[in-house]
Amino acid sequence: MVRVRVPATTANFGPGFDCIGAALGLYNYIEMEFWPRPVVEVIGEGQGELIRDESNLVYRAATRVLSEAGVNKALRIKLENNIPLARGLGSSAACIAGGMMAANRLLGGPVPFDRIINLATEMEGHPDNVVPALIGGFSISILHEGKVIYRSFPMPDNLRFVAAIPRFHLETVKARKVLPREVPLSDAVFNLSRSALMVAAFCRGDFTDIEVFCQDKLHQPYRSQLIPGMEKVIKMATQKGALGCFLSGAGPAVICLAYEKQAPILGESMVEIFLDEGIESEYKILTPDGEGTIFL
Ligand SMILES: Nc1ncnc2c1ncn2[C@@H]1O[C@H](COP(=O)(O)OP(=O)(O)OP(=O)(O)O)[C@@H](O)[C@H]1O
Ligand SMILES: N[C@@H](CCO)C(=O)O
Repeated sequence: MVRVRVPATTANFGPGFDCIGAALGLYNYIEMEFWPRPVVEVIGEGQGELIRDESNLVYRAATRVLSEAGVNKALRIKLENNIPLARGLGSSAACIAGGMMAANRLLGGPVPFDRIINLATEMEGHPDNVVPALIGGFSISILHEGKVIYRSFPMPDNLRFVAAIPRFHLETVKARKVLPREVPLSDAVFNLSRSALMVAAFCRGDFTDIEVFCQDKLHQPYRSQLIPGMEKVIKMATQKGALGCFLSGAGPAVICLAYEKQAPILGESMVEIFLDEGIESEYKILTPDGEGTIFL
């Protein structure tokens, strides 16, 4: 039997739409073994709600790796979920990364890691969650001529991600439908300049002006119609001393970057502002994850 731990992730990281992401210290656990018939058990997030047959996302990800290796066998999969579903914290990427890594280990590791990165990106549709879910850290990734090219580096231990997580689900598919097909050149320049400076900030560990580097014009303005309070939460967190603040992935969670001491007050304020807009939420203070998917 194989057991893996796979982290939550925050994609986009402000301006890095579909290419920047980071792994967070909030984990799902997946147990997997060959079994005479398909079995899926779920504990925690999604219990009583998630599909428990071969169409479960973890099962499908595992099957993708089995078929890559030419194996056709049934699995028993047990999921212990802590990552909330469809909130912008990479729950689907965790299923795909964890399911693929567990299946590959079960087979004795025939599929090379870079092939898994490609298969996972294909299944998720973009690399910005699956890459940090697999390798940890702060990562930049692109799909170039069918191959994922990525770089990842560690984040400072004292950095905290304060995530205000609304109670409602927002499926990524729905949150992508509101995005325009084309954007003004000035908005593209706005984002690419900030993305470049964001990467420089993490490379050098120098967060001066990072509040500015967290800004975005490619997805947040369009998605705000789906997330009441999002813009106010982002504005307030920045005014209250967060290092920077952005929509996490496709939302609805909003994340601010902070140091440990400020984190609880920022979390409480974010929850209050969401509530003023009629949105119930909870906050979690998350550490950076530097390991990605690991075997236990
Ligand atoms: N543990 C799980 N087991 C099976 N399926 C899951 C699990 N977690 C998430 N999913 C599937 O993934 C869907 C959520 O994926 P979606 O991409 O919409 O959001 P997300 O990954 O949580 O957020 P984001 O991509 O914005 O970070 C769920 O509706 C469910 O179908
Ligand atoms: N880059 C993706 C992340 C969510 O899966 C998006 O914003 O749609």
